[in-house]
Amino acid sequence: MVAPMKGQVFVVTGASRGIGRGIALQLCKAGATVYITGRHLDTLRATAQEAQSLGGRCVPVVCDSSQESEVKSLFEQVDREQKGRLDVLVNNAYAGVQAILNTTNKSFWEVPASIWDDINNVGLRGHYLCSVYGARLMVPAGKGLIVIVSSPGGLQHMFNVPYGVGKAACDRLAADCAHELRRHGVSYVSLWPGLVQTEMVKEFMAKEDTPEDPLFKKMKPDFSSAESPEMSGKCVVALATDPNILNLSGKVLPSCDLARRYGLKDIDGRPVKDYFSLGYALSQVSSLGWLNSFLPGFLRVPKWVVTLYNSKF
Ligand SMILES: NC(=O)c1ccc[n+]([C@@H]2O[C@H](COP(=O)([O-])OP(=O)(O)OC[C@H]3O[C@@H](n4cnc5c(N)ncnc54)[C@H](O)[C@@H]3O)[C@@H](O)[C@H]2O)c1
Repeated sequence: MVAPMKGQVFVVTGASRGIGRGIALQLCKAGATVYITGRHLDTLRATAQEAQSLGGRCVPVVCDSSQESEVKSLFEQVDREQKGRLDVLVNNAYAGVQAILNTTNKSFWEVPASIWDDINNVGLRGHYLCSVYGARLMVPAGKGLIVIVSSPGGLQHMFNVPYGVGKAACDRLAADCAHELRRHGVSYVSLWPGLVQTEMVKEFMAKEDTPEDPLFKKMKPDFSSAESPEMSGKCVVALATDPNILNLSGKVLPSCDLARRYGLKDIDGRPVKDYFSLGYALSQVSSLGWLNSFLPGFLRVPKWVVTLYNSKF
């Protein structure tokens, strides 16, 4: 079996379930040594066991991303056990999904202000903490890659205000860290998965009282063709093995673009839904969605149009 990541050391935060778990599975399958984090050892151990059955080595580490002391101790452990080696850090931990699902269709002033911390304490501040301690291992080595798991919510309003602000900040974190890391040979990119069939999203879509929920109605047409959590893992493997990764540093990388760039398919052989296709874009912003079935898939919205559409000036 081919193991392109054998000997490489990864940290994936928040990997007991969801996208982090999918990334850990794909990395172990590619032969890597993967440190996975979360708050509960039992669920981490279950993921580690499954990941390791595919290949590589998976080390579960209890680490709450909101606690700097725990983040510091995680990277000290990697430093000690791997003799200073850290090839790739994936900033994925997220504590906000339930808060988002509980407050759909509410405006920001109608929900407790503490939702800001529910969403961004782990999902933004935690990523900054990990980036600081991760970079301290990568910079002396003169190489490395940091991937932050963000979302198209970084582009315009999605779900709620703290979500979109947090995602825009994740994208900016990648860009600004990349600026300072470039001269040290270290890359930092922002990964935008599409809608992903994680355990929590599946559970939400399967609930009996959900069909009346506006978020359910919005996600329903895309749910059956949504990405598997492992698809993000395939993207990370492709990025980690790209010899020209520094050229992409600082950029936002949608999974559908990476699928085209690296010729990736989802784990069951499905193509990755292209949410930059002209047909899909029309279906989201106007009543012209019916055109989707007539437009060829290769017609895409150019990124400069996306940039203009979201212009701040
Ligand atoms: N699910 C989607 O459709 C989707 C789409 C695009 C982007 N994303 C983004 O992907 C990221 C992961 O989302 P997900 O859907 O997999 O979420 P999830 O809730 O399914 O998984 C989050 C993971 O983070 C861990 N975690 C929670 N609090 C933690 C803490 N304090 N310290 C360490 N780990 C902690 C959880 O245990 C879990 O393993 C988020 O940034 C999300 O916005 C998700």
